[in-house]
Amino acid sequence: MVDFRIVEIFESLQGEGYNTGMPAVFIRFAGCNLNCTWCDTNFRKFTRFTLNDLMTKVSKYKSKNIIITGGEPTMVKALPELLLPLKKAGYFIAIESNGLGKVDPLIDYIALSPKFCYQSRYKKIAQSTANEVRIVAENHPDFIDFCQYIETHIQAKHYYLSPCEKDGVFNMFETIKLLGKINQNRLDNKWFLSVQSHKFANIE
Ligand SMILES: Nc1nc2[nH]cc(C(=O)O)c2c(=O)[nH]1
Ligand code: SF4
Ligand SMILES: [Mg+2]
Repeated sequence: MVDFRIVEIFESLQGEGYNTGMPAVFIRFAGCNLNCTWCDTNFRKFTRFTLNDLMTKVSKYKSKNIIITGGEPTMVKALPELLLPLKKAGYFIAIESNGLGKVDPLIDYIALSPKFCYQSRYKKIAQSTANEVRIVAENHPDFIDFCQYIETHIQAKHYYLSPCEKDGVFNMFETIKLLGKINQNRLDNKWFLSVQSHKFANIE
C-alpha cells in the first residue's frame, strides 16, 4: 500500500499571496529537489501516513480548502492517489510549488515560487501556467532579469515579490526597492508585495 511522507498537517490561514486569510488545511510533504539557504521548513523529518490516515485526519478539520505544500509536493509520485479522493470528497485543492515539476491537473489553484538562487534550473520551465507567482526577493544584480524571465515564461494572474526571512529578519526595504525597479516604466504595476503574514500574526 502507498504511504505518504508527511512533515505536518495543520489548519491555519493562508499567510501569503492573493488568498491571504483563506482558511485552509495545510498538508506539508517531506522532500525537496532544492536546498535554499534560507529555507524555513525542515522537510527531512516526516511521519508516514496511509491514504486512509490522511483522509481521516483531513476530515477532522472544518475547512474544505487544502493547501498542498512542502518541501516540493510535485516530487511526490503518489500524489494523484490522494488528489482524486480529496476531489471526490469536495475539497478545493491549492498547491505551493517551486515550479520545477509539473503540477497535476486535478489541482484547483497553483502558486509557484521559482527560486533565483537556482535560476539555471529554470532554463526549461516544467509548469508554465499558474494562478500566482511569488519570488523571494534577493539583492543581486541579475535578480530583476530573473523576474522578467519568469514573467514571460510563466503565465499567471498575479506576480509577487516576497521578503526573505533570515533569523526573524525580513529584507523588506530591499524588497520594496526591487518592486519599484521591476514596475518602473509600466502604466500599471504588474508585481505586488506578498509577505509571510502568518509569521507576523504568530500563527502556523
Ligand atoms: N499560514 C501559512 N501560510 C502559508 N502559505 C504557504 C506556506 C508554506 O509553507 O508553503 C504557509 C505556511 O507555512 N503557513
Ligand atoms: S524550494 Fe522551498 S522547500 Fe525546497 S529548499 Fe527551497 S525554500 Fe525550502
Ligand atoms: Mg511556510
